[in-house]
Amino acid sequence: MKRLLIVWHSRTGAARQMAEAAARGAVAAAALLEQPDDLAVTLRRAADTGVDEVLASDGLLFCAPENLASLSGEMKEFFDRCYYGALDRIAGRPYACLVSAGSDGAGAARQVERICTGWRLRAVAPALIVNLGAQTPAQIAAPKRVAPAELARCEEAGGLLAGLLLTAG
Ligand SMILES: Cc1cc2nc3c(=O)[nH]c(=O)nc-3n(C[C@H](O)[C@H](O)[C@H](O)COP(=O)(O)O)c2cc1C
Repeated sequence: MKRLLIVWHSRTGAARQMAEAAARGAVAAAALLEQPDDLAVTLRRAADTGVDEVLASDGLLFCAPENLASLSGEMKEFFDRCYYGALDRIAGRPYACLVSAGSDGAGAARQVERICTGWRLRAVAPALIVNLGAQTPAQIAAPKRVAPAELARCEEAGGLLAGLLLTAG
């Protein structure tokens, strides 16, 4: 049994939809590979995720918004809480990163990449950034709806991770 842990934070819904899409994609990939029972996908909010779950995973997907040019606070707090407990214990595991953003997202993606480099995780693809076009205070505060085409890309990211886990032996 391979375990894919999807850690997410979302304030207005975009990253949550993206994380759920990634989970769907992972489950679909396992079905396509005719190994539906060989993959356990766990979707866990960052605030509820502990280092034990990180250690127990075979692959990881991180999904969160960019806030003030960096990772959202809740997601960063997850990394702060788990970083040293997992250091040197998860090297080589595959990961993917999804970022929801108003108009940029690069700062948050870079931050996740640096943290995962420290953990010596292996990126399965470049970070996927979904821009929602929110820039005014009202747009920022509004509930978000991620377009189907963007959700399909998130599903692909989850599917890629699942495929790698299930074919890695
Ligand atoms: C306090 C705050 C700061 C933000 N800063 C940025 C930013 O630096 N760059 C950016 O592209 N979007 C920024 N945004 C926009 C969010 O990333 C965007 O609304 C995203 O869709 C939120 O994701 P969520 O719906 O998963 O919470 C900011 C939003 C908030 C609330």
